Amino acid sequence: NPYGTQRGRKGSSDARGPCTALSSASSPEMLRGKRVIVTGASSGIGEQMAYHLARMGAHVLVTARTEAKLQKVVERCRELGAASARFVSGSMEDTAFAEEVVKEAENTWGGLDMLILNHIGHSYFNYFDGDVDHIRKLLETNFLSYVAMTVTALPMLKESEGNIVVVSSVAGKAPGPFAAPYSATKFALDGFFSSLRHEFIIENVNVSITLCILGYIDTGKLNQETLTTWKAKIEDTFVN
Ligand SMILES: NC(=O)C1=CN([C@@H]2O[C@H](COP(=O)(O)OP(=O)(O)OC[C@H]3O[C@@H](n4cnc5c(N)ncnc54)[C@H](OP(=O)(O)O)[C@@H]3O)[C@@H](O)[C@H]2O)C=CC1
Ligand SMILES: C[C@H](CCC(=O)O)[C@H]1CC[C@H]2[C@@H]3C(=O)C[C@@H]4C[C@H](O)CC[C@]4(C)[C@H]3CC[C@]12C
Repeated sequence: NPYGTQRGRKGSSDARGPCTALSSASSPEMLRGKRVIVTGASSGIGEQMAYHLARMGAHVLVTARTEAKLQKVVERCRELGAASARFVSGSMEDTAFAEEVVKEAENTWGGLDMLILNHIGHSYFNYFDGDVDHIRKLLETNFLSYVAMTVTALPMLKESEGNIVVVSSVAGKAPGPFAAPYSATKFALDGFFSSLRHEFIIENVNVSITLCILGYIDTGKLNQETLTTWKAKIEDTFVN
């Protein structure tokens, strides 16, 4: 999994997946006591990142829509050794909620060291069906909420010389068929955050921005129907 990170000042670059990077990028001790928000943490990759952070003794604030799942994630984080663990539930379709999550971190911790943006809204993996409203809604969830959280968190991240981690996909670097809405939102992330990284370098802002480019990862929860449809489409079109 290619993984690039760069600080606002001329600094480090790296090549790893998000969980590997969290557990071995440097000493796990480096995350002890750090204050971290993880979005989309009720399942899949976000949930696992929360557990990695907990094992390393970080303070974690997890968010997603499903309160019952978040409660379990928080309990598990505490068992694994998190310095503290809490959740805020709500939908990232609404940028006001995105800002609320960051404010919760500010009110609780008085600062923030790492913002991990990972959530995605539901999409389909098939021929583009012409539904413009779906794209608008998906951009709100997968892109605009990431921007809103970054804007709200930036004063705290500048203060702590912290980190922004943006979870993206191969679909956000190399477009393929049957993923037009999803792919568009992931390309938007690259355009925005890679441009912002340049600005941080110019202005000596010491906040790193890491874009994680992931290939397919079976998280167990995967929407099999979605993946089966996508694979069948690829085979029908390019193999048969
Ligand atoms: N798994 C894979 O193969 C790959 C994943 N990725 C990327 O990794 C990241 C995580 O993916 P993965 O773990 O597979 O996905 P999951 O579907 O397992 O997790 C998505 C998370 O987002 C939350 N979520 C969904 N809709 C909303 C919403 N409207 N508002 C707030 N939260 C929401 C879900 O919780 P809830 O439903 O409770 O809200 C869940 O916690 C994504 O950015 C994805 O693009 C990239 C490439 C490959
Ligand atoms: C189906 C998953 C989202 C859950 C949902 O309910 O919508 C997708 C999340 C990540 C996707 C994969 C990905 O990002 C990498 C590939 C990109 C290609 O363009 C399409 C195939 C992918 C394996 C893609 C498949 C769907 C997801 C797993």
